[in-house]
Amino acid sequence: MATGQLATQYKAWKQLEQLHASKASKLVLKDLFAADPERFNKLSVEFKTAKPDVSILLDYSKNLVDEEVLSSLFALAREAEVEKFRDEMFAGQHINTSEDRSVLHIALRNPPVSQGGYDIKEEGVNEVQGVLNHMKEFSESIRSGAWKGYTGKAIDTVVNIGIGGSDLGPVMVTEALKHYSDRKLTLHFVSNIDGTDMAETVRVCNPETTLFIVASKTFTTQETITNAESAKAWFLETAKDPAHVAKHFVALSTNTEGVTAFGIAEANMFQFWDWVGGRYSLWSAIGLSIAISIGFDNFQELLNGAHEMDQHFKTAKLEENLPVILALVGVWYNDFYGAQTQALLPYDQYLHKFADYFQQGDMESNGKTVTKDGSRVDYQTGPIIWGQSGTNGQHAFYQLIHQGTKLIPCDFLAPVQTLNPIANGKHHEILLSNFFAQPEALAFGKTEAEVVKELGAQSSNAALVKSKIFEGNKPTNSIMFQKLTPGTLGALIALYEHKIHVQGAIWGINSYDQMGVELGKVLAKAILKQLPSPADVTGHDSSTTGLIHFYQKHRA
Ligand SMILES: O=P(O)(O)OC[C@H]1O[C@H](O)[C@@H](O)[C@@H](O)[C@@H]1O
Repeated sequence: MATGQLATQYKAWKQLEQLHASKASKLVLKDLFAADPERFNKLSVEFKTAKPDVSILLDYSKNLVDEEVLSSLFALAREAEVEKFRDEMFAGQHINTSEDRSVLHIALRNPPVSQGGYDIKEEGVNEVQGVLNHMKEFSESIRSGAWKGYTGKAIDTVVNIGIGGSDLGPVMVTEALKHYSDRKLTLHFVSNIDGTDMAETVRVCNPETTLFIVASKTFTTQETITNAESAKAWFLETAKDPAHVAKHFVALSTNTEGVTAFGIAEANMFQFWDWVGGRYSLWSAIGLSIAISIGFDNFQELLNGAHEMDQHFKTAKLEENLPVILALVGVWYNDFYGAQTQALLPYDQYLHKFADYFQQGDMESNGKTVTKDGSRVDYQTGPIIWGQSGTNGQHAFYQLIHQGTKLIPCDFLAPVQTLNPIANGKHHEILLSNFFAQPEALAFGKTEAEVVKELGAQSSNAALVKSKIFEGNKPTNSIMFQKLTPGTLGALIALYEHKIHVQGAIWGINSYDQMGVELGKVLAKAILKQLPSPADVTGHDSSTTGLIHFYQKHRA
């Protein structure tokens, strides 16, 4: 089992430090491309499946790397035993050491050996297909209108109540695959404890035709349970009889007791298991709202696409392995160039929640300061993930990427084919011309001489000339996929999941726990009890006490 060694101890890490010191200033994209006309061919790799629609090209040639840097990065992956650690995950070993759990979201996309998939001995793995069958049957009955509400009407509105991993995946995927929904059902997602979220949602719902999906792995999350209770109260205001709850509330959880205590019958519960991490759970029962939205066959395609990427990750050699390549170039900037962030920029409106989703996926996984054996790291771990869909981002924050003082590695993603070729494909060609132009501009910039030439007579204004120079040499990955199908999306998500896994392995951290979300929760619970009276407010610093007292004084 990977022990959690400090990454700085690796020979290859030291080599990379030296390489950065000796040649970072010489890694100039303009020169690297001029010196090697084959650079694109050498530094791009295609992921293909039997389905022509499900294929991904990764062009990583516009990175500040040469052969020497790349071979040291791959040496680092080998020294950190990335392959061994990957195989341990696929074998069901307890790589989530702090919680002593296996990490088996990969088994959800290829159910275990008794059902034709992986040979993993872990409680629950033999039930994966059974839950999928339940999801199929249930989602079909909602979609067909066979499932009736308490007054005999079909369901036309679905409200998923969940937060974090029990919200972000379903939100991102239902948005991304909206094209595949028949749009007969309206979907809402309530996550925030702020009563506004629930109030504004139920305002447009009819209790007779609304289904609430209570999604919570633990079924103890304060926000979700409170929201679910409020939804139930709202429902019962009209429905009156608690027996009607069974037709309007289902639960997705690992906690049968919690679900039944809430008043949802076990028959209306969709099970998953503690070896599915919250932020890796959209493939499990947590994906029920996705199956309802796009139909079970499309949900299955999503799983299949992810499985194809799992197979690629498992079998492709490191030098051709997309998740490994993305991870290694990310480590190069994060740990040797001091880059703090990583932008995800999909040129596909359907992917407008992709960066939000991987904010949790990446930052909750790799936002750690101690290695698996408890040593404090002496290097940077997970990057800040951010971004939004192109071209909107161009008109918002790209200025800073192009001409600001920070180094921001960017992943650009785009489909070859659009799902909406309106105006004879004109929109898509404009979109893609931007997708091609931005990485080019970031890489090659604009020199002073070019600006002077362009400005003509005005070039005597030196300050104006300086303001129009683009230094360039900003690194990017370009990812082109054939078309945003369910399978492609599954593969793309799995690509980034495995990237996170590889980086976590190199940094020696546990990517699969999330202790950092606990402290705030505990403090909030203690403060909640003190809110009724100023006399109860004890044990805080003057700022926190002052703020609570201010609230108590001014509340109505
Ligand atoms: O599904 P649950 O149990 O309600 O947890 C919701 C979220 O809670 C916390 O923020 C973390 O543990 C997340 O990883 C999790 O996704």
